[in-house]
Amino acid sequence: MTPVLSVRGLRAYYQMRYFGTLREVRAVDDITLEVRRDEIYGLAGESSSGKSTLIKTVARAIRPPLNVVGGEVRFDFGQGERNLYALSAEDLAATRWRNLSYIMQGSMNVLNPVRRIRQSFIDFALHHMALPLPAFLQQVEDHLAHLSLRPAVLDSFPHELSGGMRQRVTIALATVCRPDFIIADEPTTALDVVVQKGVLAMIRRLQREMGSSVLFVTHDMAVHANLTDRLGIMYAGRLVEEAPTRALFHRPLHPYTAHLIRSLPRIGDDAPRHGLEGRPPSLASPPPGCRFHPRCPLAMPVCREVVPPMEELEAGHRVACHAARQGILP
Ligand SMILES: Nc1ncnc2c1ncn2[C@@H]1O[C@H](COP(=O)(O)OP(=O)(O)OP(=O)(O)O)[C@@H](O)[C@H]1O
Repeated sequence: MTPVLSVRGLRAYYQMRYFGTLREVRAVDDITLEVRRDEIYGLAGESSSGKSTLIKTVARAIRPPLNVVGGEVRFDFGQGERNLYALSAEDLAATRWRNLSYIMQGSMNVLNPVRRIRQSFIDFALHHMALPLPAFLQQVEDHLAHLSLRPAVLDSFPHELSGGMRQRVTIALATVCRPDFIIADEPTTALDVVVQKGVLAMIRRLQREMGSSVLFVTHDMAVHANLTDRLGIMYAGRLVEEAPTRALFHRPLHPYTAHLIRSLPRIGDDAPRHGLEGRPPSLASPPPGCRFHPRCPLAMPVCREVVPPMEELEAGHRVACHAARQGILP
């Protein structure tokens, strides 16, 4: 079955000119991945690893100084694969919300603070539904009720709702057109754990019911363990490992993934947790070879010189690591 999203060799750099000299931040550097129909694909990695830049690029929601300098983003919503960056402005606008929808980090970015919630639904979704206004509003109310939200929220202003409620409303807004593909950028990071659990359950239920695909970004590995079907790990602008989530937690092949998993708290385990030495590299001048080598406990001379290729070492399990290629596990 063809994937819904195919990202091939994607490079997206922040390009800034100072007095005629180009400074580039290589935030997304040669990433290849696919997201299938009816799956939740998670993207993990510490702060500044390029997760947000990747999904902005995948959604074609970029503006200078961020530019795509190589590779492709292709979507197949059932009518054949199309290069997202080759779409006309009209085709892109028609695709948004209906086929491709985006749940952002802060719900206030999408809900207009000075208008009632109803107006945000009308502004964003009405013209994609090809319905007269009363039928559209009925459909919105049905969708809210299905998500256990009272229709009265439509009369509220965003500031009158709690953070968790606002995020639920944002998710309702992003899914009212039943999109094929949903991009979610840290949608629950600002919420407390109990509210977070409810919102995650809501995303999971919607995804299952609609059979859509979700690209879900968070640095929180515990969320990935509970929500995602497959997981990609980013480090310093590159994808370093990808596998079904269960396999990845059970047997990580990359030392950076092993570190992320080991740093998760476990009930009854009082052993002290050790952080990694050093910091992630500057993406304006990343180290040669494997970008993780300055912090890697398994680093070998080859790691300092040669970029490890992303290879499928086990069925459905890809990793970019010289040690893993030699059978050395973290
Ligand atoms: N507007 C910008 N101009 C220049 N560099 C930027 C800009 N936005 C982000 N960057 C840089 O791009 C790199 C990747 O950032 P990005 O926000 O994609 O990472 P992230 O993994 O999503 O981090 P976080 O979890 O903190 O959001 C970082 O080095 C960051 O400093």
